[in-house]
Amino acid sequence: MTPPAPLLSARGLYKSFGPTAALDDASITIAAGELVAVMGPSGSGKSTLLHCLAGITRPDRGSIDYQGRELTDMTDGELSALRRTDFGFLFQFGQLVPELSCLENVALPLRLNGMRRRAAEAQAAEWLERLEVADVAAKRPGEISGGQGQRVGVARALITQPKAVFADEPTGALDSLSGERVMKLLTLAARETGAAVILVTHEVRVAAYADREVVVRDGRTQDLAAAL
Ligand SMILES: Nc1ncnc2c1ncn2[C@@H]1O[C@H](COP(=O)(O)OP(=O)(O)OP(=O)(O)O)[C@@H](O)[C@H]1O
Repeated sequence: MTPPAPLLSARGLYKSFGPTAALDDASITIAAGELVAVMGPSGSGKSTLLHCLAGITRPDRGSIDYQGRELTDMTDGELSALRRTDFGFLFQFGQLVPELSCLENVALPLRLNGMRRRAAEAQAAEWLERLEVADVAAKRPGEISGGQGQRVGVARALITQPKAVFADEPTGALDSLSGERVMKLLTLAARETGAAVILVTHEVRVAAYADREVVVRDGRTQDLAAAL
């Protein structure tokens, strides 16, 4: 069987913050639609790797190929356009805009891509329904629970039908039952839309939802499947 074409492929990434080498020859390849868990000790470079792959942080050295385009050669404007159209993001504390309702939060990525309010909010309502949080549509993020907030976050991350979703400890602030529910809904929705998911987590139970695990140690990656 021929392996699926890579969606995102990073080779030989180095990134230092002052004297700290956060990435020290890290490499990773993610196929379209694949769910990859990035694990490893605290401070090993997981978030830095995720941020490099997502075009948020520029590595000092190395290459990142996204569908034939070299991320490290792109301008800041090109990177931010790519993040808006092709990528979705989900973080530990949801990072919803506190002044907006949950419906407006979910509609936001479509609005930023130029869609009219009515059309964007109609889609947002469908996504809230799919993530089982239609009842919080009119509420602000401060008025809902952490688990509901993460589901709203999943809806917002997937509404643009991104090719890749970058998730950094998405269940880290939740109790295990809510975390499990969020993971189930995230994986289901990602499978339906064909999005790849790159997920940083400490939790083995969360990583169990992934197709593959990559371990980062001292800024270096070890692909468990490749090591077998
Ligand atoms: N903006 C920054 N400025 C200075 N040092 C940083 C910065 N970002 C990361 N680092 C350092 O780089 C190293 C890797 O950090 P990173 O956040 O990538 O690790 P991590 O594996 O995600 O950690 P954790 O699991 O604790 O979130 C750490 O030593 C961290 O202190």
